Amino acid sequence: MAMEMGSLGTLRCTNPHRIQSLSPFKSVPYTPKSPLQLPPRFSSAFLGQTLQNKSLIPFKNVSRFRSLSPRAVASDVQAKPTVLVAEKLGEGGLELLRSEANVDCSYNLSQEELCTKISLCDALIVRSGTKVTREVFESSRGRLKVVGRAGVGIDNVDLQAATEFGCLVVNAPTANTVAAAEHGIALIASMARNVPQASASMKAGKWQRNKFVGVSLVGKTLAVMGFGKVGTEVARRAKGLGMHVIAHDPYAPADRARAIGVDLVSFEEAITVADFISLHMPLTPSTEKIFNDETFAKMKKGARIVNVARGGVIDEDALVKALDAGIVAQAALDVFTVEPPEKDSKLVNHEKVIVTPHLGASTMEAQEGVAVEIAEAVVGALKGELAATAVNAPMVPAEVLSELAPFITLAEKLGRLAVQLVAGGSGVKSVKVTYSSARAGDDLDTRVLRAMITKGIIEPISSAFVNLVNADFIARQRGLRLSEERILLDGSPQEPLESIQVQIADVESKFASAISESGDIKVEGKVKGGIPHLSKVGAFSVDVSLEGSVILCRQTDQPGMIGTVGNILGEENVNVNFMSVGRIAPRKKAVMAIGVDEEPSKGALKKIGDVPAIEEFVYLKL
Ligand SMILES: NC(=O)C1=CN([C@@H]2O[C@H](COP(=O)(O)OP(=O)(O)OC[C@H]3O[C@@H](n4cnc5c(N)ncnc54)[C@H](O)[C@@H]3O)[C@@H](O)[C@H]2O)C=CC1
Ligand SMILES: O=C(O)C(=O)COP(=O)(O)O
Repeated sequence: MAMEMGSLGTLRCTNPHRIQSLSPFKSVPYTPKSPLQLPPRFSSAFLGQTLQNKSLIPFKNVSRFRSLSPRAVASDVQAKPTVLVAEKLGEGGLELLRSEANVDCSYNLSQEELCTKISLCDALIVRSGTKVTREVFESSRGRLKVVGRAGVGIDNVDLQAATEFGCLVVNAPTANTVAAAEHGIALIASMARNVPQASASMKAGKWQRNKFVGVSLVGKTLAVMGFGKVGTEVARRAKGLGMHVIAHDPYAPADRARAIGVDLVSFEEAITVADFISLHMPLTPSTEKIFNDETFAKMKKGARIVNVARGGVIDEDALVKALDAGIVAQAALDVFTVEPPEKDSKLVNHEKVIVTPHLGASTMEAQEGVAVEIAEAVVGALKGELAATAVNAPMVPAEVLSELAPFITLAEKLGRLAVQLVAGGSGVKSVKVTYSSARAGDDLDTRVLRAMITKGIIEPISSAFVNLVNADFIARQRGLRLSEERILLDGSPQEPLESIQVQIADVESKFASAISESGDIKVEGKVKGGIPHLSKVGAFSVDVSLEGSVILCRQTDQPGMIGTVGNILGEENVNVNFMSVGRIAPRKKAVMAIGVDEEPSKGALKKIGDVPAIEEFVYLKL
């Protein structure tokens, strides 16, 4: 067990055998939780302030709606963010948006029009009909901070581009589940009984009772492909209709399926035994055209297919062939690879196919639901909260965030301090962060801390803005390797962390005393009484609260130094909020850390530098 006595008398016990390395860009599975309200300090420091710094309009309550036309942007309107609603949204959602933002409802925009408008918008709300491409993010020139998808599927949003541009993407994943499931059931039943064809025939003046004899559902096997929210609801309803339901989903827990009397089976088994196959998986690179010539060939002859998920999971040409060959008896499709499909689409016009124009989510109830769900998420995100439905940012439960709040501030400030200690031209490539904590490894989520340290390091030396969404991406892009290490302390874990240490390797420092024994720039901080403190610079232990800015001076320890520097600052009316001296031994080398509320003038800083006993000093803005 290593024991270290700081010169300010703090005793730290570290056990090197319990040090764990954390991978620098560890990805943690996303589990939707309750809506995340960032603690006030965090929200302004992290999202809100970032938005303001980078010319995003701060949030105020102005009730009057103004359109997005530049002439209409008066000063009160500028105080509110602007939300572009690009597809029809339920009234409840619009009302909520209008109470907090300037709302521009512009439907059916061409891609060019969208790209032009987007540079005036802080948020964009879409459904499935708008392609939010890389070009859209590029055209927003950094202003677009949130894309809200009023529904589930986000395959129409370029998530990679959103992340690169630091734009949060949120969706409304629950409010249309039942609507989609009901539509799936409606399609199964109407396909089996030829309802659309019979209706069209009758409206054409015919009475063809023999032509439209259908098949029964009771006792038939339904394979639900994708046992998520919609798939589960379809399964429940199908069981109520007397169908035997099986499901395939590589990621679904078997006990959830068993609980409603559904067996999870392999893909092969599902498609070979089912009479009806209902698709409910997302469109991803691994599900694209998963139903193709090969899979159709394996299906039970006369199988019937329903697709309320995404057109792209079916190879549409292969489906036409399978219908013509009689392998697939009928198909009921709500979604298509290209929407709307070509007018002369063989698939749409096939006599064995019934179609609806992507109506799965289109009930009054679902549209009101998704509108409110997405408006709440977008408004919250613009205020600096993290929506529980963010799809491209790590989610951290509210209670964890609240506990970490002062450490989040500390993390950013340590990053800012450390990078300002680097001598010009050194280039920052390798950063090591060490968290000392008595909490077990899986009880400390460091993703937000890592993002804030990255923000603190990168923002002072670049024009990039960094937030929780893009921190890892920007770090990688700039060639900054950030590794994390945990030191497990003995004792009871009251606080989530004892200290955070930031080390920058392979650089020169403009304040030589910041270089530690290992040759790296090293700063360490703690939280005391809820306030972040700097506790170590290089090999020197100090204690200064990180509330304003900091002056670090190295001197030979001697009486009167605090008074001399204090007087210079006092003459300038610069308020000193904290002062501490860390020294190797009495009358030997010492580092004095001075926390100041105001920025000292260049003259005052020169006077400090001219004090004969001061060997080097640096002024660090936080
Ligand atoms: N037609 C419409 O208007 C609507 C369509 N949808 C679409 O329905 C689909 C399902 O939506 P939700 O149930 O809300 O999503 P969900 O995320 O709750 O469920 C999707 C399920 O698919 C599973 N899955 C992933 N890859 C798979 C694979 N290769 N094979 C089998 N299963 C796989 C996942 O594990 C997950 O359980 C999505 O594509 C969504 O966009 C949803 C609502 C309305
Ligand atoms: O939520 C989904 O995934 C849907 O497909 C619904 O799409 P829509 O909002 O109706 O354009």
